[in-house]
Amino acid sequence: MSDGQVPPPIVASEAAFFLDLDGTLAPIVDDPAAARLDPTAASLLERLIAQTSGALAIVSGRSLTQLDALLAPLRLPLAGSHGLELRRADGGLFEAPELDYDMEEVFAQMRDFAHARDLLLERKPGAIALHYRTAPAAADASMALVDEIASRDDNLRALHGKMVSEVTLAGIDKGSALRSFMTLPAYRDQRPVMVGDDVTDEDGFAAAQSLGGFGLKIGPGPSCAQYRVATMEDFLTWLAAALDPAGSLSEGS
Ligand SMILES: O=P(O)(O)OC[C@H]1O[C@H](O[C@H]2O[C@H](CO)[C@@H](O)[C@H](O)[C@H]2O)[C@H](O)[C@@H](O)[C@@H]1O
Repeated sequence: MSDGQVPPPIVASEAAFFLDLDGTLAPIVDDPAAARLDPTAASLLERLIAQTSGALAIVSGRSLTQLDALLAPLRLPLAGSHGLELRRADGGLFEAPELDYDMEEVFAQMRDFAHARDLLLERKPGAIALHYRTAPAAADASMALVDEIASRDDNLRALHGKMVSEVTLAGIDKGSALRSFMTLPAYRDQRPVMVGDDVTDEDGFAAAQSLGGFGLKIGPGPSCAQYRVATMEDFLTWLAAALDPAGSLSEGS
């Protein structure tokens, strides 16, 4: 469990960074379509690509299409849809695992539920997300529905994030995504650092730590991450220091 310690200073060029998006690089907002990359995060990402020689990836519950739109004009290595869609720096896709499950019936049931309660339903590759940020009274029923659907079949998994509950395909997660990237030459000799703010990042924290790196949790809540900071801004400040270990930029030179 995380003991709340702030991570020690590190040198960015020695790490491979795996960064969650919502709540880590983009502030949380009511409408998922209105989320925008934090401007400081955007400029730090550009420096991170250069200093790590490309050893980074955005690891998100969002689809690749959504991630590209949010990160434009940057085109980064991505793990989208909670690890189902993996794209390398050269634009090539990792071979997707054999996870055959027809989500149509699940979608129809969740659509009817969402419609009756005026909830936002988001369909992504291998996942269907029910959002209740603007209707918190529907949280318990939404979680119960997703748990019930996922319990019907071993191919399905329930994932409860920040005011969102998702039915996803079982067998893939942010941890498996991180492990796949760490087999690539650009990442292999680097120390993996996974940063995220949500329950859905826990598999990534565990994978980074089992490979000799660490997890960094943003905000409160139980976590297996070794380190923690209170806010996204605290994380960005720490990241800026890792990108400038000599402190030359902050001295105004
Ligand atoms: O893994 P992440 O990059 O953190 O993606 C997790 C989910 O993010 C989005 O939902 C979350 O952010 C929204 C915008 O701030 C917010 O309205 C919502 O309540 C959050 O749960 C995205 O819409 C989901 O598809 C992702 O799974």
